[in-house]
Amino acid sequence: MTLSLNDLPSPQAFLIDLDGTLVDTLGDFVFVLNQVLAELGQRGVTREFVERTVGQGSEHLIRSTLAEVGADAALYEDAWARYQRHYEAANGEHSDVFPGVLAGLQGLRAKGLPMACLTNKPARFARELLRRKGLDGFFDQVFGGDDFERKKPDPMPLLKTCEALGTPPAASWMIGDSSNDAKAARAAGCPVVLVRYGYNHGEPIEAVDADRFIDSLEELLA
Ligand SMILES: O=C(O)COP(=O)(O)O
Ligand SMILES: [Mg+2]
Repeated sequence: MTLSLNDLPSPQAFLIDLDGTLVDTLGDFVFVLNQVLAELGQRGVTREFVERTVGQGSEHLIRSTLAEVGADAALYEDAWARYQRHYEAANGEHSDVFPGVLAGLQGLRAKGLPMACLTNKPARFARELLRRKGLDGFFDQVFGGDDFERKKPDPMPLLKTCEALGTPPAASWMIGDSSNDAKAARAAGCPVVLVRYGYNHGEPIEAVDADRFIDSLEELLA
């Protein structure tokens, strides 16, 4: 059942996903992956491929990319090292903050509730991207895919983030763009709101079990 925002437990904290929710980072992923593939003498990947593959962390993205272009899986270590080097340099250059994000974050911050950014992206890339996009000041905590033993859709990152913020999961809202965020939130007992404009592994977002769907973070201020 889809509840209206008003039917959800009043928020005591917001846990907000990064890629596909705060920042449209597909351009960075495509640019960096294709740099790596060119160096390895492989053909490139499309934006559509990246859109349906991103969201489960960089290791998954690189393994899937090598499989997509028919490259030897043994190239993984080399590809991962190159990817990290290129991503660090390009981070944010081919990415844009989604419309409504800045005003949404400003409004949420004004409510005085703790906020965390919780992504499967490696933590150092996430922190640097937020800084480069001027979004770092909004978050009390930023956790990445390598900060905990398991990544979303496992509930662990959400539970650990709630612990760090000192808020109960049942009143800590997860805001994301994919079934990964929703599954993790359900398993952690967090309310979950999904944006319609993100990636969701190439599947229709409204088919995902979530409490609410929004077109802009500003709708959270209603
Ligand atoms: O898979 C990634 O690198 C990031 O994905 P997320 O920010 O949507 O969690
Ligand atoms: Mg996402």
